[in-house]
Amino acid sequence: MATLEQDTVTGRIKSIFFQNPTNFYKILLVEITATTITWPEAEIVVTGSFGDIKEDGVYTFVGHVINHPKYGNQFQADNYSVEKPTTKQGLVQYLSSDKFPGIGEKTAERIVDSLGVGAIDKILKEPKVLRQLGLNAAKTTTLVENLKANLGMEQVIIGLNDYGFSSNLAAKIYQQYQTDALDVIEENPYRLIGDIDGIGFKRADAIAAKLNITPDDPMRISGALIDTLQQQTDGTGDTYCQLDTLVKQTINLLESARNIAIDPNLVADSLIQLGKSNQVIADGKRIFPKRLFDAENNIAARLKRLMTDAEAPDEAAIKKALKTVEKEIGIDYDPVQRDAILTAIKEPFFMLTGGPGTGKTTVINGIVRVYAALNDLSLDINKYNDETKPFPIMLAAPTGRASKRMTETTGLPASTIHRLLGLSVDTQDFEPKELPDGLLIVDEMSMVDTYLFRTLLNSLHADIKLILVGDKDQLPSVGPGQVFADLLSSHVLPSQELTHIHRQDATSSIIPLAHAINRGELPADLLKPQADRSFFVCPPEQIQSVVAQVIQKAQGKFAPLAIQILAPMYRGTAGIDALNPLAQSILNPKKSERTKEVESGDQKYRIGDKVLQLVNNPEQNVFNGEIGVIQGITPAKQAESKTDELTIDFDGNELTYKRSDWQKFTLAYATSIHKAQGSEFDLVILPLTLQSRRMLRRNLIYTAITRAKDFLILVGDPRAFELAVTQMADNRQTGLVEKLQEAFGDHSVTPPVAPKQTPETASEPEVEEAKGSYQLTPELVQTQAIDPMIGMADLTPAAFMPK
Ligand SMILES: Nc1ncnc2c1ncn2[C@@H]1O[C@H](COP(=O)(O)OP(=O)(O)OP(=O)(O)O)[C@@H](O)[C@H]1O
Repeated sequence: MATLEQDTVTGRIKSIFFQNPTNFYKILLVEITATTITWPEAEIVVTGSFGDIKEDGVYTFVGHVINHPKYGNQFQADNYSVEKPTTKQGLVQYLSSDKFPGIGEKTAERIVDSLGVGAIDKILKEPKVLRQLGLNAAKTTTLVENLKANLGMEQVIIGLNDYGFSSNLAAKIYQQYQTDALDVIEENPYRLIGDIDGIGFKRADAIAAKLNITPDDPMRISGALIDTLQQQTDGTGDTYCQLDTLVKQTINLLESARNIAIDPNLVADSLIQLGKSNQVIADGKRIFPKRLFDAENNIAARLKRLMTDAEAPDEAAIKKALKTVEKEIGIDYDPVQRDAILTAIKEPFFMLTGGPGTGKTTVINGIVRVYAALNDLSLDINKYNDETKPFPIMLAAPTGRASKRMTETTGLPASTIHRLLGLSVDTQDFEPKELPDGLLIVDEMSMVDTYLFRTLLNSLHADIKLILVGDKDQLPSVGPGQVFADLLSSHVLPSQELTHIHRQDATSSIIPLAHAINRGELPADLLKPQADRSFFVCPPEQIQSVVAQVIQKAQGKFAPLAIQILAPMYRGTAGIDALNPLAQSILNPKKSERTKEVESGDQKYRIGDKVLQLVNNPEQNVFNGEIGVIQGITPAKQAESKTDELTIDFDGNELTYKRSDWQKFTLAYATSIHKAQGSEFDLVILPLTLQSRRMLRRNLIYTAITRAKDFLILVGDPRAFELAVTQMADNRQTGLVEKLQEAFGDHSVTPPVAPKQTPETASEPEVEEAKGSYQLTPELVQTQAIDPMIGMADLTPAAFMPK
């Protein structure tokens, strides 16, 4: 925002050093013609958010001199203007120039005589002023359009700068409304809430206050309703909001933003209007954002259609093929698994859920082989190629890592869902390509949100066979909904749950622990060191020291990427923000003064650092939650973009990030459990304290523990683990189950009744011991808490040896 004491620099643009293609940020070299600052040189570097700056153009910049740590003094502009002619003669010359075809000197004179030297601003602000001059419609249009083209963008950017929007937001606003941006904002600033990602009610309301929009204006009230609904659904993952919560929160927002009482009736009236204009959907006392309501409806309708068009293959043929497959791969499927394969082949749609080691991958392999046998397809990937003859069975997962794991476990090509659908942006309003018919298997389904699933279903061929696989007890998707859990609990679609643990590894105690936690139990041996897991009890202030010691011992025995700290919170002594630099200082220290290092916010990056991608970027095939390694650091001086650059390798996919994009990743030695979904690590270190008690839920630690492939180190307060297993996850409020049940009506299928399975027979002795007998005594916590090395002494060297 412009402040009172600001300096100006007027000058000619000698060169544009840098322009960010995604926003308006630019770095310019300006030859000074006039300025209020004391500047020893003829040229100055000016930075800021500018529209269509032209080399050789003359501009005036308003701002102040700042001292850049690297580049010294430069001028940071908050505002700028194109030097427009300021004399009558100059203006007449300008308007009659060939920039404005059809406007001759006479007309130009008439305009300037009547509107004065501020004519351009007046015309741009209110084109109607030309009417009083008797200009015909054609001339008026040419003049206004050309002025807009030449100066309109600048006007908009200046206007947006005046409202205090950053370069990124200004770019988004301009992209949305083009030269109408300021008109839209002046007419109804609350439109920004729904239209522009990153603008909420408070921001829009501050603008509205400047524009003298009253606190009880209906635009203001509906703006607050939309914002509250969006915040509620985004924040909770729910797909609707209860009426009374919505009204209460909206009133809070309206009252706190301007410190004034609001009549609840006004909010109710506004809500009715929003319903009438179809911006929100009211279903009884549940209020849905329209987009989510439509997405859920769409999912139910598509699944219904998928289920109706089916023609079941002959059961005897399936059974015969399955027998052959069992022989081929040397597996005796258990009755539930066999049933799963049969139903999956018979039905056009099928869901498979189960905890770790229950045989989901083994069943997928069976389905693929039986399907291939019945359809006479070869599974030899060498017989296919990507372009002309793609592999006939499609395997996909929501993240790059999960799809890579799918390839590893099945030996078949798999891709991300985005890649499969050709999605190059995120999925809320996107038209995907249509997939061919055949078999599509989607793994890690618990991570798929309402929008992505809707998009996936809309791109399916009518004759496709769709199989969804996942673990319903894991954390739900980051985006709205709990699609997989809802599809399963609707009981209108064929599905099978696997509960019997097949992983026959006598030394593995992680899987039984995961299953026990999922049942809400902690095993009696929780604190006793096992060959593949240990628990180091310590108070919060010693977490860092214990984690550091574990990492030191593990270092060199595991690949750097294979050691992963997972934590529920960012802040606090056991939080991600503290553990990341700690792990970095051990695993990738600054070896000498010459070690290349760059800073960004609170973090330092060096070559070899493990980083985590924070946003989806389907265009470059890298997704939220993926882990990469910094391969190169290019200082601004050597970089083409003239800003510092980092090159990151995401599993063979090398991407370069300019400094302005560095907020898209972060250090990844420690990550949140949510971000680790879909990935597995050889060694997982899981520190928990009661500091994060508000976050602790059963599905959170279940998800964390199931990320550990070979070794699991639990650190901290056992009471935090105890609390976590007893706290069930908050069920998300969604409308999908109901919509599915409505769509399927009487035709609902009862889920196939599973032959009775005895859970966990494979590791019976451990499981028996594990059940419910865990007791935590206060003495245990206290005595162990004194020494962070407790437990370490018992650790067998084998615990840190990769298999
Ligand atoms: N019917 C069976 N008979 C013998 N072994 C089996 C059977 N089913 C699965 N297994 C074995 O159990 C182990 C775990 O199976 P699988 O990897 O398919 O489970 P999963 O559910 O995919 O596990 P995760 O979710 O942990 O990846 C594998 O070694 C597999 O070969």
